[in-house]
Amino acid sequence: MTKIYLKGLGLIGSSLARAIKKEHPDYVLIAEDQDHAAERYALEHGIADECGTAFDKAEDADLIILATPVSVIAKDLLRLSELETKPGAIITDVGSTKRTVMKAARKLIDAGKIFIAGHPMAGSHKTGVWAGKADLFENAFYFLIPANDASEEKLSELEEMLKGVHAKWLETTPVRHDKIVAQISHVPHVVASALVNQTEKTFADEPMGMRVAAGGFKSITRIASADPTMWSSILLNNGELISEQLEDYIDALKEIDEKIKKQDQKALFDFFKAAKIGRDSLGPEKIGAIPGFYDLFINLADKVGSLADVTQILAEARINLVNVHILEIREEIDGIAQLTFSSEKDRQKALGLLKTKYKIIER
Ligand SMILES: NC(=O)C1=CN([C@@H]2O[C@H](COP(=O)(O)OP(=O)(O)OC[C@H]3O[C@@H](n4cnc5c(N)ncnc54)[C@H](O)[C@@H]3O)[C@@H](O)[C@H]2O)C=CC1
Ligand SMILES: O=C(O)C(=O)Cc1ccc(O)cc1
Repeated sequence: MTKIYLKGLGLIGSSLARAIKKEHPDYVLIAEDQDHAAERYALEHGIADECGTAFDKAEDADLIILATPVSVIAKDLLRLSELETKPGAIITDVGSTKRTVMKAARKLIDAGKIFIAGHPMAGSHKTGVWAGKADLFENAFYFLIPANDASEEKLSELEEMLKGVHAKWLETTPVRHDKIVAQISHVPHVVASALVNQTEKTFADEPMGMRVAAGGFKSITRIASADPTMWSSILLNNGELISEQLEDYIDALKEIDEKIKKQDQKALFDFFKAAKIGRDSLGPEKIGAIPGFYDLFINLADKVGSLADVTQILAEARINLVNVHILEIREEIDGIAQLTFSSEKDRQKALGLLKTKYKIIER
């Protein structure tokens, strides 16, 4: 019988627990959280089988998962180095930074325990057991970093236990991980939060300001709604790399500010064009990471006429199109239309209707 001890029943911990139980209903999952309402919810909804306190039921667990804020994970890794655990048991975490986590695991690794650091690259600005879902990590990248050769040998065992998350495993080093996430996750978080704070300040005497915030402001600042405890912990644990990349970002802002002041039309155009090409190349949001949208990409030779034709075909079939986005990958190359539907059923229906007339692009 496989036994899992999970500490932290928040968005990430409870989503992992849901995914694990879905794939392996026979596993026994023991969960611990300082919030007893979260523990009760997990028991009532079959997310956990039992609850524990201070790793009291972890000594015979095959897998111990730490899913609390990074600073708590670091303390618990030290604690676990002194506790009795099952020989060969795997210890993993989900923290958003990896160098300080790996450092905190040193004692435990030296004591011969198995540690594989982890970080799923999906989540949301929501928190708590109530927000978790079994498919949160579906198709998302999930970093796994074995601490040493002995841990590397247990990697496939961990992947099997976590199979239900349906993520794409990525192996790397703590430094490489922290550099990447500083740029694509931590700096954007600081930027979004700073933008909200600066906007509130600007609108201190203008009550209408925030109320009229348009879609663009809302999408660029969505992540500012995330949990302040979690994010202050991330900034404390990856501060040096975040500061370095934030300085580069500040330079980039100053550079564009100069161009605005100089009324340099070409430079402004090039700035937005480069950003558009970069952003468009990212591809669609993956289901699970952010609310489920369902995209279809088609080739449009004559953009204006064909787009009208496409929307007419869909309207006649009463298929609800949530959004259309024209992606111009490069000049002189056909346009690509990103058609977004609100359900897989609609996407499939549209695919059936459009594939005879338009080239469908697999992404
Ligand atoms: N939210 C996200 O999108 C992502 C978060 N992460 C990482 O996952 C970890 C958990 O984040 P979330 O689940 O989003 O946060 P959350 O706030 O939803 O959950 C954290 C849980 O840990 C519990 N907790 C905190 N301190 C505790 C302590 N000392 N003892 C017992 N329980 C304690 C809280 O009560 C809460 O239930 C963090 O390390 C975060 O950096 C990783 C990927 C994505
Ligand atoms: O809400 C979003 O879009 C996120 O990007 C969530 C997220 C937050 C922290 C992480 O370490 C990884 C993913």
